Amino acid sequence: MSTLASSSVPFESTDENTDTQQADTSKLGIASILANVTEAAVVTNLSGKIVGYNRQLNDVVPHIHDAHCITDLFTLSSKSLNTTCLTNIGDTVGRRSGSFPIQLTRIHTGAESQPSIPTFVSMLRAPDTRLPAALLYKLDEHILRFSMRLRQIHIAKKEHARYAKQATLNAITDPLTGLKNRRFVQSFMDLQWHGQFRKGEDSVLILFDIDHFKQINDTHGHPVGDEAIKVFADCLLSQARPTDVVGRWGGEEFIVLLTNCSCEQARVYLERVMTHIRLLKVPCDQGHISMTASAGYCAFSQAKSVEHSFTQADTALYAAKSNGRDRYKKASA
Ligand SMILES: Nc1nc2c(ncn2[C@@H]2O[C@H](COP(=O)(O)OP(=O)(O)OP(=O)(O)O)[C@@H](O)[C@H]2O)c(=O)[nH]1
Repeated sequence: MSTLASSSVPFESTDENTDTQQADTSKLGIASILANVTEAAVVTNLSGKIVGYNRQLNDVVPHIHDAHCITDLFTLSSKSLNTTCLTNIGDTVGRRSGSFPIQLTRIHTGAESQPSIPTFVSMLRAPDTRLPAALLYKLDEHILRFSMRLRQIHIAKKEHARYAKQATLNAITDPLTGLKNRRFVQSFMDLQWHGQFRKGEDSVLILFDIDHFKQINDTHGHPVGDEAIKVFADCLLSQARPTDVVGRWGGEEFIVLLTNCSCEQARVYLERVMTHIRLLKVPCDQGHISMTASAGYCAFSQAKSVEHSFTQADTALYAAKSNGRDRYKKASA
């Protein structure tokens, strides 16, 4: 057996658990033990905490210094590592790693005379049945590679799920404001239209349009215009209920669908939101600018279809604009 004394990683005893079995083990010199094991190996204490590993493991697992790599491999270890537990770990890890059952060997201590290091190492190769003071996991290179592969697959799957979630979110979100986009609102309104009558509910569709928005752009520039749109969007959202849908229809036009809502309740929302809009402040070079908006609304129960309710609300919005802006108007029946 080759002696690899210089290639072991120094034993670090950081565990608060100072039971005698562990002390006996450290006396044996885990670094020496590891140096005499030609396979990749890692030693844990009885709590499953890693107290040493050898350089061969380093070669097999390139990211050995990432503690998680190691601990992830042993997430199956238990705090009470008795024989049954060991067997379970071996079985489970064996199953996880396909055809390579993990070798778990218990290091003997507590005997009258401590075995010599070579004897000790040979004991590692021939599992004994005596009480463990520490555990030496001799890891087959294939197992390690497999475990690393599992880990990579796991990370890749998580990444993929994250990207998929982000892509779904992007597909329904307006990038400037973070509000729902037109596509989402359209689908939502269709669903709501078909669902609400069965439930005996009503919804109210509101169209908002920022007043004289072109002037904001022309006077203060597009970035300030963009900021005004964002501030406005936040305001609409903050005044709505979680069950309502607030979306950007395009440009400086917004749509809000108040679900399970009557026209009277919609008026309460509109009063509140219009007051908040008048108080908004958008920073610009000269200090800040204020804005107002106009709105038109229509209850689904007033309309023949989603499209019809939209046209009705749009006509009401136009009337609000024509009547002086900074106001809301209900669609005529
Ligand atoms: N900054 C900025 N401007 C936008 C955006 N989308 C549309 N606009 C601008 O919004 C302005 C809308 O102007 P108009 O449709 O004439 O309406 P208005 O000036 O708000 O006037 P009224 O609606 O009649 O009160 C146009 O100048 C568009 O270029 C955007 O994402 N950011």
